[in-house]
Amino acid sequence: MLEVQDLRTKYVTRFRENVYAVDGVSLKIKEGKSIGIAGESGCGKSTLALSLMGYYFPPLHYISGDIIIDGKNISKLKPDTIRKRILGKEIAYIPQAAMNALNPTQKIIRFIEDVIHAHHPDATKKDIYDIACERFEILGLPRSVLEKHAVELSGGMKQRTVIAISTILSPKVLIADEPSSALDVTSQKMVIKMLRELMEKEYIKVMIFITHELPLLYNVTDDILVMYAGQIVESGTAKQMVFDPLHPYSKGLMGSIIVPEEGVRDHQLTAIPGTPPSLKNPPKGCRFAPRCPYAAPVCSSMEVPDIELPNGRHYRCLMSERKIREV
Ligand SMILES: Nc1ncnc2c1ncn2[C@@H]1O[C@H](COP(=O)(O)OP(=O)(O)OP(=O)(O)O)[C@@H](O)[C@H]1O
Repeated sequence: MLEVQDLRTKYVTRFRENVYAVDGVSLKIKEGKSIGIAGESGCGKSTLALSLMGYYFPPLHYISGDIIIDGKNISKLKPDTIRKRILGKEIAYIPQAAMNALNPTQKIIRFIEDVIHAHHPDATKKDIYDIACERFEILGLPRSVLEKHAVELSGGMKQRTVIAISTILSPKVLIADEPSSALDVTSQKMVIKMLRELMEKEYIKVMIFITHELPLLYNVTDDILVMYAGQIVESGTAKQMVFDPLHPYSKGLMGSIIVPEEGVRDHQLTAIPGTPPSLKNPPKGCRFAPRCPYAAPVCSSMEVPDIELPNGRHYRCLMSERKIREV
């Protein structure tokens, strides 16, 4: 359903410096599957999300690679074509803090009219209202919300409303960037339940959930990718990634977070020492080497290949799977 091959994108700063925020990302997501993308702040998660839409405007620039949605390569389409034909319909993006971006003076139904009219200019207000009522009810949102303004809604309700608006056209791919992080625990659960329902009811076919908390993904997505310094360093099923991370960075990411759920991790380890490298001039070899407790001199000089294990897991480390398990 969604296939990304060797995608590279960069920011060009006002000082004309290049920031290589997505540097050779490949991934494949089958219909009906959800993946989580985890990694520390600044590793490129949001840039990957933006890049996946194929909608580039300065300072973000496309360098190379392919984004294929349902057999259609969108990576080289013109921005106008992307805006008119792809966004909202093929792929929808809920950015960080999206709920705060709703114009407070506009009724919720007006946002839905805008989204539907962008793709179906002839739809009548009555048609749109009926579609919105049906969708809101199925997703457990009161239809009265449609006549309200954003300021009248609680944080959790606003975020669920944003998700309902963004998916009203049933996009094939939904990217949700930290959709629950600003919310209280109860609202977080409701947001996650709603995202699951969108998948179960097949309003969306593929979901990408971005968060800096790797363990949060365990209960949310089928697979997890871990990003570090613009690259994917490991991917596997949620269970593999949470209970048996291989890459030293994924291990650190798991260990640096307290997980309240029984059996996942019941103790807190220290945060990963050091900081990620600058993406203006990424280091040669393994980008994690300067922070890796197991790094050898070769790690900083040799390009690290992506290794695929027979069970479908991928990791990017010069240590063998056996060696990793021993250290
Ligand atoms: N507009 C911009 N211009 C230049 N560099 C940028 C811009 N936006 C982000 N960057 C840089 O790109 C890199 C990736 O940033 P990005 O926001 O994608 O990371 P992230 O993993 O999503 O972080 P967070 O979890 O904090 O949102 C960082 O080095 C960041 O400083």
